[in-house]
Amino acid sequence: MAKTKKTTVKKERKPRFQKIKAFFGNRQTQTIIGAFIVFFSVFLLISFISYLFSWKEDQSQLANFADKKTTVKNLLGKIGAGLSHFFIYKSFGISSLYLPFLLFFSGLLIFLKGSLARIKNNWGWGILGIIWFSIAFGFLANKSALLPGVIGFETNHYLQQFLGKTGLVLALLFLLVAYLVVRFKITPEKIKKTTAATIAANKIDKTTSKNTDTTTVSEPITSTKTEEKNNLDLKVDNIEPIIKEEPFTTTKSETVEDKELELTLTTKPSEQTTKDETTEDVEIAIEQVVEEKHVEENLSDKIVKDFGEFDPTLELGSYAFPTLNLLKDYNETISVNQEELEANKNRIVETLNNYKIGIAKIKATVGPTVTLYEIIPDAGIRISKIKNLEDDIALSLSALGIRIIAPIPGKGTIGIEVPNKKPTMVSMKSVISSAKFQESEMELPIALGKSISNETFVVDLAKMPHMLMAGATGQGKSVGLNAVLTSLLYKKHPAEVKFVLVDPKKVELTLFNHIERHYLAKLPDSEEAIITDTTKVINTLNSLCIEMDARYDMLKLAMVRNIKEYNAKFKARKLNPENGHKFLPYIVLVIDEFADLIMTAGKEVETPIARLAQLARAIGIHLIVATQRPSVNVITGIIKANFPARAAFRVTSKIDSRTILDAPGADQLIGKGDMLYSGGNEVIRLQCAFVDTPEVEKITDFIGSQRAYPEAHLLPEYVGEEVGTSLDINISERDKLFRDAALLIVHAQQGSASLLQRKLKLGYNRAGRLIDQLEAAGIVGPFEGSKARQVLIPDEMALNQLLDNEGS
Ligand SMILES: Nc1ncnc2c1ncn2[C@@H]1O[C@H](COP(=O)(O)OP(=O)(O)OP(=O)(O)O)[C@@H](O)[C@H]1O
Repeated sequence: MAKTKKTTVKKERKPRFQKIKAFFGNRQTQTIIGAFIVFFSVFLLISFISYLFSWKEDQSQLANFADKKTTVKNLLGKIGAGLSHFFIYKSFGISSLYLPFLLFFSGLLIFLKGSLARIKNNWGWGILGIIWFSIAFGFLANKSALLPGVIGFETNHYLQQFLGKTGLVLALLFLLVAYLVVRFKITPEKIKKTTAATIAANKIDKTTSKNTDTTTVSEPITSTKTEEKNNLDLKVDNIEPIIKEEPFTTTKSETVEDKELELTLTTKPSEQTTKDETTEDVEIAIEQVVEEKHVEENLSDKIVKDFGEFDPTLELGSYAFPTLNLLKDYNETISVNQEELEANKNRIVETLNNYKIGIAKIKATVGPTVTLYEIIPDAGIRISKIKNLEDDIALSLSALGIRIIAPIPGKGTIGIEVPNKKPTMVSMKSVISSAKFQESEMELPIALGKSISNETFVVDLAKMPHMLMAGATGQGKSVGLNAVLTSLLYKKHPAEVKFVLVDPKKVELTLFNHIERHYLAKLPDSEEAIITDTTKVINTLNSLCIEMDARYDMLKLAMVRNIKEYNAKFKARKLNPENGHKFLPYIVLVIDEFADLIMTAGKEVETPIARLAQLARAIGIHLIVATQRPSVNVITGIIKANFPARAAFRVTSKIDSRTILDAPGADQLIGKGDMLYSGGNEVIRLQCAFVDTPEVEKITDFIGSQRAYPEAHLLPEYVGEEVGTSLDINISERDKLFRDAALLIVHAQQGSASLLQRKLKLGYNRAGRLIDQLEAAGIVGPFEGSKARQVLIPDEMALNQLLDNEGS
């Protein structure tokens, strides 16, 4: 109903031009015109052919065209003879024979609702071809009247006057070559391929050696089963021009589409036409509506069709990923030492038997550093009993690093991990080259190492979404961080990921300076991209918070929920860069020695890190925080809660292990990259991949030597407090009780918040703020974990002096 209303309104207002447009846009009109052209082309072809045989006789009759008495020999009568005479004799000669073909295919395309562009294209090229042949015949057969036609003959004559015979031949040949190159995209390489393919095809099928080009090409395609792929590819390339030349193949596919379209369109209009003869226009209007909708829906698709999807890597299009040979081979093949296995098994069985624990079955899996013995105890044995025997088993095996997993989740067995006497190193090369890593479809794949069953362990940092790494000094943390960064370098283009590196030790991550302009992000005003200074860390973290907020705004504007959807939409050109949209690279923030940072900057780093950890997952900022000391004042509850992925290298105490993993075990590792990884619930033992400093250097040199962006990726500017006063809280903003608190602290010579809480009867937060202000004023020293802060002012007099100086 609504539709008919709409159409009547349209009908009244339709101007003349629109009426004409609507008339030709009508499918019925188009079908009739198409059919007419097809039949007319056949008419023309027959008359042309007939004219070739009867032109001499008919020519004289044409002078008396209107005379009833005159007859012509042309099969299609006077009109046939007249048209043929006009096109063949007076115009382009025998080349005009191509005209009926052009008409036929155009008519067919209109009939089947093919694309207008194709028709235009065919005519453009067709007419050029006709003119060329007509001139060429004028040159080669200028004695014949029929071959070149008047236009060919005259043009040839005219051109010869200017270019001479040789010049004309050269010009014609040049035009021929240009035509072939532009129309059929024929290049010397293609010709080479074609000849190579033909030779290959001839070899394959000796019996059809005398066939035409097309058959030699099509035959081998059917016999693909036995032949090499390479040859085939060549052949497919090879027939490309042939396909283009014959519109049959293309029109076929279009007819299928058109038929589908027609089905949806014709159902309603056809009903209407039978009901009411005057509803022809309604039919037109409906078709217009459909067409408009079609255009609207596919606007971005159209841009994608014209320009392709947005490719963020295009700016560094020539960038080459690091090659595998930059990594070192450590010849790591796990050798199963049968004797060792047997001995360990016997000892386990013996020890358990001593405690009256019978074993039904035992199975060993040899990993790179440890062997897992899986035990199925006799029925009725309590698991806790075996777990309690951990130390006894360790003693009987006289080995460090025994870990008992009772039961192994999802297996119903009890696992005893026993270190191998000769551990095998897991090289970075072996994990990077593994199919699991290479073929992974993850957003930010990280090959951490190998599991106990010697499988490469690959995790997605984007899914983690943040990782906490802990381990005592010298246990493999820095190597672990390098393994993480190396994995990303091998998988991600510089346009897709950026690193923000914080290295208070100043030496661990220096090598990554080489790839500053490829992969690193930094603050606009900083010289070095790798951050070693506490104040800069604070500014960078706050800047990342600004970036996070800005990205959330962009996501909101784009009406998507996360960076993956956002980038997909941007690539599909559905987001306009003029509205501030841009491709968003992932940002990976790596902080080494987090404890050191917390010690020196306290809350100032904790707050932005907690914010980032809580919110940044959806917008592609991921944190990797490494620390030597996983104590509770470093890894606070809020940080821990937002870092579900934890990697623990060997730590010194059970408490540390609990802090990092919420489970014991990390204290029993054997070091050198032996680690436990917890992705949320299950704890997995891994051997971290080893990547040495020279290897990292080679990789960063390889990347660094390539063309780079003009500068490192710039983070938004953050105007923080200046160096030295970063902790400074404005004097005017100080608490009213600041002076009292300062006096109290100086008298007691003990910088603790709880003292202030007790003596001044304050809440925890206010006392904490006061301590921060006292620290900023230089009255107490920095936070020192569980110890009270050092008081830097010896007595009241010195305090008064300090505060008076401050005031002036
Ligand atoms: N995955 C590994 N495989 C084999 N050996 C390793 C592995 N990881 C570390 N090692 C060995 O341990 C040494 C110390 O490693 P690394 O420098 O990573 O320790 P760290 O925990 O970072 O120490 P620190 O905290 O003092 O920097 C390395 O030089 C190497 O010999």
